[in-house]
Amino acid sequence: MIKVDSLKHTFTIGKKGKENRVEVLKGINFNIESKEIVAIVGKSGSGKSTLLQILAGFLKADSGSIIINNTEIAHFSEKESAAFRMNHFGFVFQNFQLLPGQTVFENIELPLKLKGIRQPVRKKKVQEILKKVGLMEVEDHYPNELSGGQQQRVAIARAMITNPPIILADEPTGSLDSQTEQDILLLIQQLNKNEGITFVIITHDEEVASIANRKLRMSDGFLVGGTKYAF
Ligand SMILES: Nc1ncnc2c1ncn2[C@@H]1O[C@H](COP(=O)(O)OP(=O)(O)OP(=O)(O)O)[C@@H](O)[C@H]1O
Repeated sequence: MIKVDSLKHTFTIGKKGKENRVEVLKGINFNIESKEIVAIVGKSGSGKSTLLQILAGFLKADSGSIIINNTEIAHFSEKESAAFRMNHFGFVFQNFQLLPGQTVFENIELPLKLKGIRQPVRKKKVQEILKKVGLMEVEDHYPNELSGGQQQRVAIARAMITNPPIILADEPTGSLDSQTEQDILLLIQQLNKNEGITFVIITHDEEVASIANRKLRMSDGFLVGGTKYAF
């Protein structure tokens, strides 16, 4: 489903004339199969978020290939990346990134509006998802009226409302206490199993990595590992 080959990226940082080149990705290779949960682990600054940004098309790699569902996306224009992203990826972040002035229902509905889906269809889909993530009682609440775990459920519902085959998650439980973390990890496992969503999760946390089928480690610009866990 995802096949990455020889992916390289270097940032140029610092003042003009005194720039430093930081080679973050030195030739990354990996495959992710449909319906896997893969954890990407590694030290702070090792390039995990950079890799995710490049996979999602927010950032262009210097060189290399990214094939997703048989489509080469590494050389897409911004417009092509945006269209591809809308149909293939959902996103979940550590800090939820919900719109504070919109209710739970409206936050989850937004990607459908952006896709031009009609209101009756939107309503039906949002209600189905609210049920799946256990948020029916709070659909008219605003994000600041919810617990952290509830907010992350809203973010997950929003990520999956357009049925993307892949959810990219950057430290999805980083802001949650350990009980709430367990609840969210259970939800991710259920969605993986019942809806067939592939998850790529960046994490520092061994608990989070433990739900993955495979753990890939960023180290010195390379991605290593990939042993399949048996369940
Ligand atoms: N936009 C940018 N411009 C310049 N340098 C950047 C940029 N984004 C990241 N870097 C550098 O690239 C390196 C990798 O950063 P990245 O955020 O990908 O690491 P990470 O593994 O996700 O770290 P963390 O676990 O702390 O989030 C760091 O040295 C960082 O300073």
